[in-house]
Amino acid sequence: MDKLISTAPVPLKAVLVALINKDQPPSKAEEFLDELEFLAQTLGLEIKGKFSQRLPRPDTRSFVGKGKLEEINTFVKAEEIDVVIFDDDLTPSQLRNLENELKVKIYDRSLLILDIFLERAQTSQARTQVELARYEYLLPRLTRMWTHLERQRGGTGTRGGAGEKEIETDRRAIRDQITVLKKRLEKIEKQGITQRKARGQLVRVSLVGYTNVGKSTIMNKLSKSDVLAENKLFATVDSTVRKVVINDIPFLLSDTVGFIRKLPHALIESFKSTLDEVREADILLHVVDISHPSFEEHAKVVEATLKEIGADAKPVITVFNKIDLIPEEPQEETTDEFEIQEPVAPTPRERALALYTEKPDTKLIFISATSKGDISKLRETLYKEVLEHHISIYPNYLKNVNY
Ligand SMILES: Nc1nc2c(ncn2[C@@H]2O[C@H](COP(=O)(O)OP(=O)(O)OP(=O)(O)O)[C@@H](O)[C@H]2O)c(=O)[nH]1
Ligand SMILES: [Mg+2]
Repeated sequence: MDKLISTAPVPLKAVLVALINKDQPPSKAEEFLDELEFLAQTLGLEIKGKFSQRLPRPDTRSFVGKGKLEEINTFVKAEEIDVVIFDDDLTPSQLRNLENELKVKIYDRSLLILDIFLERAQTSQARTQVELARYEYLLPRLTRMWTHLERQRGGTGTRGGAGEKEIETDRRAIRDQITVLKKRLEKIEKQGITQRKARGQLVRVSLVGYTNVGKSTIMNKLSKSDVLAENKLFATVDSTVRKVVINDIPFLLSDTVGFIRKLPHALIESFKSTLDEVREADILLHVVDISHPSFEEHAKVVEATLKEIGADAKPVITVFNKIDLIPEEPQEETTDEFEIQEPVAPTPRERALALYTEKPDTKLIFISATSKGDISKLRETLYKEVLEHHISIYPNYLKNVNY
């Protein structure tokens, strides 16, 4: 059964397709396609072309309009493309229609993310969660191209694939596998609860944020550990917990999976227990990559996801990271009184502050995780917050400290 999970070499040549609605500027399409490209590259695909279309809503039959589909088809044939990736989720019937039309493998955003997670997951819990989410995704979408035999034969070369009977056999096998995985997950989750209880009463801090913002880098700097940090989306899929001590106060710091816009719902569901670290945390460090042009949107995606998993009422320190990549703040200039001032676009810092004007209590800090001084600054800020929680757990703590 394992063969249903792609073990075949990943197809190489891909094209990307995204939609924008009537209110979005053309630059949005570019941004969506760039993010999709980053995801696709994470899986090792080579992007040969990008297509976008402005539509009020996806075409129910083929996601894009007829003319656009023809344009894509011509390109697919000419460039011998192996896979077409759509930026949104496709309905099972859209998937079938597109496969029939384009005769290549069709990926949508969810499947792409699921495959990345599958490749990255290391602990048995994360693997089981992703496998489960992937089977649940595949079940209603099994087509001739997504069958056991076809995949076993090795991916994209074979067209036509298996017949209805074999698809039905696969469907049954997937249902059985889903049952097995759910049971396995329940067992792992029970162990997790026991493990977390055994950690005792330490203050717990969780790093959260959009993918690729620098969570693992900060984790490594704060805990002097060695978590994989790289310029790829979803470098971290499992959660890692480390004990950190600042000025004699121990606490637990956890690094976890990054969030992204349009995270497949099945994945959020299945990752809920990995996200227990976040849900059970006392303090959240929300890391934002201030050098990204759309960091405001990313911060909102994270806040919405926190709400969805029920972790939105915790004290948060918002860490604007990567300030080394944004232009330095302009020095105040003395200008001629009569000179007409051009309206200037707000700087990233001003935009960051503007995000939180309505929540003046939010703690904000601007750092570059690559700067030693900034990490000390973050350590100080975190220490104050942790101390408060530590005292609430150990009211006698201050009495024992010699000043
Ligand atoms: N220039 C610069 N790069 C940074 C900084 N912090 C992190 N990076 C880089 O950003 C990339 C992503 O960092 P990670 O720590 O892997 O990010 P993450 O949030 O853990 O990402 P995922 O686990 O994929 O969600 C890496 O290439 C880091 O070296 C920073 O302050 N400045
Ligand atoms: Mg990471």
